[in-house]
Parts: sequence; C-alpha cells; structure tokens
Amino acid sequence: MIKTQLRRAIDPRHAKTFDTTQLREEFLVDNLWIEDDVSLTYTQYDRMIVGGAWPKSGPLTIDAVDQTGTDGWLDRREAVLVNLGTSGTVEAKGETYELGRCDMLYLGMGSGAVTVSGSDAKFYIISAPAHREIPAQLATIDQANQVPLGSRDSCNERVIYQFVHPAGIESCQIVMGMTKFSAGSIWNTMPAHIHERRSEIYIYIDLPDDQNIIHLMGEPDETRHLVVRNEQAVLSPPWSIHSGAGTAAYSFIWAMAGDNMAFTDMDMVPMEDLR
Ligand SMILES: O=C[C@H](O)[C@@H](O)CC(=O)C(=O)O
Ligand SMILES: [Zn+2]
Repeated sequence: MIKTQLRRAIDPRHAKTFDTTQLREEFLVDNLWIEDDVSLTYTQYDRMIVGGAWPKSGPLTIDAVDQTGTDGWLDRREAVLVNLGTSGTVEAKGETYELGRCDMLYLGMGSGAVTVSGSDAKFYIISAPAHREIPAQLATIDQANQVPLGSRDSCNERVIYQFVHPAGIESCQIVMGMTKFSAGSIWNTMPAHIHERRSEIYIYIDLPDDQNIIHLMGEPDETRHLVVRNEQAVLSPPWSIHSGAGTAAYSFIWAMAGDNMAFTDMDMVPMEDLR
C-alpha cells in the first residue's frame, strides 16, 4: 500500500489570504522525486493524483494507494505515465512498454499493478477517476497533435503537443500533453485562461537547475505567484489561471480532468482584466 499525501480543495476566498509558505504548501508539489521510491499526492481537484516514481536501483510497483479505498489503485481509475529520464519500462497487465524521454503511456481502468524500471528512468504520473476500460496506448511526441500558438513579439511562441485527447490517445477524462517553446519565448499560457469545468496540473521540465519559473495562479483579478524549480508540479484549481514565465528555456507537461475534454473550452482572460 502506497501512502499518499493529501491536498484538499481550496476555495479562492481562502487562497487570497495565504502567504508564500501557505501558497506553496497547498499548490506546489516539490517532493515528486525520491530515489528508489514512489511519491504520490492525492488531490481533491477532480481527484487527480500526481506523482513521481524513480526506480534508480530496481523496479518499483504501484499496486494499492491509501486514499482511493479500492483494492488496486486502477480499479476505478486511469493513469498516464511519462518518462522524464532516458530509457525505461512500464509493465502492466502482462505487457511491457518501453518509454524514451517524454513518451507518454496511457493505462486504463483495470490495468492492475504497475511496475516501473530503468536505472535512468524517472516516471511522472497523473491519474484520475475513470468509468470504463480503455486499452493501454503509448505515444511519442511525433504522434502527438501539434497546435502552434503565440508569437515571437509576445515572447510566447510555442507548440502544444496533445497526446491524450479526443482525437489522439483515448481516455475517460484525462486530457494531457506537453508544450515546447521557440528559442527566446518564455511565456506559457499568456493570455491566461480559466476553465471552471476542469482542474489542471503542470510540471515544469527542461529548466536548468539554477533557474526559476515564475508561475502565476489565482483568480484573474487576484493573482499570486509561485517560484517553481525544474521538475516540480503546480496544482491549478478550476478557478485559477495557470501561466508562467521562465528565467531560462523550459518545457512543461499539462494534464486536465473534469467535466469535459474539449481543449478549446477555455474562458480567456482579457489582458486588461489581470490584477
Ligand atoms: O488548458 C490548457 C492548458 O492550460 C495548457 O495546454 C496551455 C498551454 O500549454 C499553453 O498555453 O502553453
Ligand atoms: Zn488550462
């Protein structure tokens, strides 16, 4: 049984009273990577689980998770694993999948215990409740749907790579992918948006260890910031914007769960409304 850390859902009226430490305790996940261990955070934002598994000196198995109240963690859930290391393998339901860096593997409800291995592998994990079984599917970045956004003049020229989405890897509710920037562009998800119908989790990657992301959160007229380092995750409640700028080049992986899977169902925040 893997013990999870619990994050309860926070209301925006409460969030705006938080100081830096409280904001970080509630919305930043900075302990994903523990050598030879699995670190899972169970959130009450659409019951998404976010975690890391680092099988440095031997395989690690995820079978049961304390907060789900089910015998197996995927009895009523689906998951996506992304390798943030180099080569690694994931075993589930008698199948073995090879994952290179930033390949994403979807595992459906009923996949059973999941074993990860690879001394150079680091698996980022997202999971959300599911209502039906869908076959496992692996995708590389070349198979993802590309959506170019932004412009050089706004320092936000980037490509959204959609991996798990209605026209790509099928899922019950997870919509997930990765965003990469053109050289010199540092602003993600600006102009900002919210989507009260879905929660979202970001993990920032490819950032040098001595650099920061200034991540913006909060209601559009009551923003706060979190200073985020490489391979740390940020929880974005449905009422919050989720946007950021890096002090150096970076990429990030986004994952959503909620009432619909329409990527374009966003409420854009006009620039002049941000406070
Ligand atoms: O709801 C969608 C998500 O916030 C991200 O996909 C946005 C993003 O990757 C970007 O604009 O760079
Ligand atoms: Zn979003």
